[in-house]
Amino acid sequence: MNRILLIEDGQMITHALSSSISKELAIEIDSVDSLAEAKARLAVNHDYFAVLTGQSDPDAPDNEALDEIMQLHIPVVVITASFSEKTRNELLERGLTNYIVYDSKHSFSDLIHILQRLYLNQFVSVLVVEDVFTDMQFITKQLRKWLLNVHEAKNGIEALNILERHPEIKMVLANYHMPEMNGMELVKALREKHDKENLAIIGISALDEKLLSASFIKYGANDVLTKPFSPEELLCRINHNLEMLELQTDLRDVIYRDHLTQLFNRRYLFEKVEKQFRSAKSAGQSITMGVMDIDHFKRINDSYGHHSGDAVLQAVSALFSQRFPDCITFRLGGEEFGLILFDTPFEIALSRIEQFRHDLKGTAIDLGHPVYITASFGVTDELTEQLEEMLQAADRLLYLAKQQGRDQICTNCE
Ligand SMILES: Nc1nc2c(ncn2[C@@H]2O[C@H](COP(=O)(O)OP(=O)(O)OP(=O)(O)O)[C@@H](O)[C@H]2O)c(=O)[nH]1
Repeated sequence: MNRILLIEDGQMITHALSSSISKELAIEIDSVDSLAEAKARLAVNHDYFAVLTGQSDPDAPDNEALDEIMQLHIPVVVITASFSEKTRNELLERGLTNYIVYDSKHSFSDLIHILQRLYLNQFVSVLVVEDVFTDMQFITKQLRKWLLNVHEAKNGIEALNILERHPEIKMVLANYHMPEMNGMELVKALREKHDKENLAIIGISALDEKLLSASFIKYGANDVLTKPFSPEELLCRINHNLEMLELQTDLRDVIYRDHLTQLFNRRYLFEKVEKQFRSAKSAGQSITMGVMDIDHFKRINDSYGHHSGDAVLQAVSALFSQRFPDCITFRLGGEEFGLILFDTPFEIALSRIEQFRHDLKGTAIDLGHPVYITASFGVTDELTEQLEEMLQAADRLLYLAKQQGRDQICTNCE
């Protein structure tokens, strides 16, 4: 879902907001005049992930329509001109996802933040580990209102099983008191496999258990929540921790991915794959290293310009990672790429690379007109002490393939 529905009730600044929001978030916004009209639109169009309105008056004539909209489980964010405890309680009791008090220059960035979070949450899975039924209900209801995909476990053992089956889970909220395996034991078990940058853990303890909060942090939780907590507090912590994870991912991408093609870079190879290389070797697994270089790439730049050359590099990379999703694919620089296949018999690795060479040659790359390219390959499965030596061996074979006429594969078995 990728659109926002704005209910324009004439009492607020929503109209001006609409264009600013769509500019800021690159998300489409449609507007309607009333809640009743919104209800009708939502019934036929399922592209909306959020409804934004200024209409929150419990005595409004089409108040029922707002309740019916909320039954569709689409988050409703209300913009209100002022904050009071009464307004806040009324809004939350009615089940609205959030409210924005639009009274300062920060209000717009708060609103953008909320809408952006809702959009991203559609793709985020979290796990709640809690054995108290009412607490589980309270937490999961809040999280679902925020469009998070929620999994539930009643104890640590169940939680570990769910995580095994759902590696896409990004965050775990774990209560301390649980049968079979308590929250602390769960944190310890999770940190054996998942580091803080990839899986956020929020420990939950009670107000009189200050020491537990400290222990949660010591054993590797990213954060702690103390019961009882308000919906706002819960969501603030969750958002904060998800944002930290996303920042870490962005940072890793900047460091370890090639900017043009989004493939891994040389640095990733030597900092991250070296370890995997050593453990695969000691486990007796086969390892295939391949390098590929586009033939006469300079001619593409010379004939169509550097920009078109970049487009060719991107098209080749897209096909490369699409054909080898289970392997490590990387760009070594310029028009040279590489891949590593772990635990794959050499004949199979070779026939996959040969199929790729053949398909690449037959693929029309669209530069406004079709352009065809070929590539040469060096492939080896001869294990070396270091990963770098294996890469150098593949590179020598690639050089041979170029010398022998290009558009071919040279291997260490010839
Ligand atoms: N568009 C574009 N060109 C690049 C990039 N990196 C390197 N190049 C160009 O790639 C070309 C490589 O040329 P050469 O090393 O002579 O190799 P080639 O023309 O592919 O010939 P062979 O490898 O011998 O088949 C040079 O013109 C570089 O400027 C890049 O990121 N984008």
